[in-house]
Amino acid sequence: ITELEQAQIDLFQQYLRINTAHPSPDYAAATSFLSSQGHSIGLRSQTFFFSPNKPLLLLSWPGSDPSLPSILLNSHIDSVPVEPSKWSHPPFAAHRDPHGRIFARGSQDDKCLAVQYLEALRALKASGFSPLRSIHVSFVPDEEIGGADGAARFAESDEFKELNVGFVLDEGQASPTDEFRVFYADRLPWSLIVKAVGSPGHGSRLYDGAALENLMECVEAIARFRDNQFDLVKEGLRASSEVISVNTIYMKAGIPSPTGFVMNMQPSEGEVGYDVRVPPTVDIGFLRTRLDEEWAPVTRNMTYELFPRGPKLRDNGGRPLATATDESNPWWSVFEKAVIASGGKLSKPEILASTTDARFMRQWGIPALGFSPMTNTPILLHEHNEHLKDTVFLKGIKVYEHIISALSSFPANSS
Ligand SMILES: CSCC[C@H](NC=O)C(=O)O
Ligand SMILES: [Zn+2]
Ligand SMILES: [Zn+2]
Repeated sequence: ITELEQAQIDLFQQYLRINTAHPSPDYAAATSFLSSQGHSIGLRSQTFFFSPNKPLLLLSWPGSDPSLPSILLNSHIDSVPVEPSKWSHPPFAAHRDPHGRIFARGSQDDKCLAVQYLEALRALKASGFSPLRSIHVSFVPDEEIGGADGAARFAESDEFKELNVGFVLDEGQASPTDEFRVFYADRLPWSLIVKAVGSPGHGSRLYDGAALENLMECVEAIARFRDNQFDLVKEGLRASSEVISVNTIYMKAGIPSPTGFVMNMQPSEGEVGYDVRVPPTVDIGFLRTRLDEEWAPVTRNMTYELFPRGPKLRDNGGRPLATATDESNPWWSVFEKAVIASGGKLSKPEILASTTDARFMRQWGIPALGFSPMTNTPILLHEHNEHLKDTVFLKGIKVYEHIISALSSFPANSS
């Protein structure tokens, strides 16, 4: 390991030691750390407060032709919460074990990207590289909680329009194989809440139309639908992000008592909440019909709410928010060639099973790809013991050097 590589790992560990997990991410410490790195590289630095106490840091390297559409490299600063007692190493210590695995919340999702972008830019500067197009790096708050006060605000701001962004790179996911994964769209997150009411009754009585009897019928029907979707994945007919997922998030029912629940009382109401993810090509109307007619019919005293989660996106005239991954998108070829030139392989472009900030840029028609350069790495985002191997992290910097230099050198007239 070279001195430079050691310094890059140190920097990664420093960033990981800043606790940016919800519910109280330390955005001030994170942005001050990142902007001082930007300063040491010689990047221009701006901090926007689209929402109080939620800084959005933008670092920029002006291109030699600033009239051309620019490149934006995005990562989010925040992380999901941790249950520290369930980790084998403290989640904000960034412990590096003898195998080189660095354990920390955010190591894969997605604080690796921030440091890899910066180190790639530092290396390009050092090599005397000069970009044709301007390169912007954004570090945004609140991705994990929907981005309303982060990337959503940024993407609709005048400051963003002035950047004249032509292409965006945002987070993707780790790959367990030796091929990098790349994402061209997200599934959209919806919430489904089903409620049932019915007559209360003695716990010993068999009668029709109890609230939870109706609710359980619905729960079972949804479970069968979930199984059918999951079977398509298990049989290899679809990718997991190409089906609708419906996962139970909470169940609420029963008459509370000081010792638990009143056990001889069949309750008069109950409720179940689901996280629903829908591929960009699927019409949600299809789910409404199933709910109205089979799963939660009013004739069984059931009601439901099915609503999109997160900030409202622009209506794209029914077009899915997808970035083309063929010759119709010149940026795609530049990206693909750069990955190959770095010695990497790309697997078939995928839809992201979850969602991320790239959708806020795609809604303006800006091509955006999700990419986190981690091969031969278990997918650990949002899990206990999230970690990333030092060698994988370092390789990512090299990959970005290729990608960033290719994208920012991409000549005019093609885009
Ligand atoms: C409603 S937007 C929530 C965004 C979140 N992103 C990462 O996990 C997700 O649940 O996909
Ligand atoms: Zn993320
Ligand atoms: Zn996440």
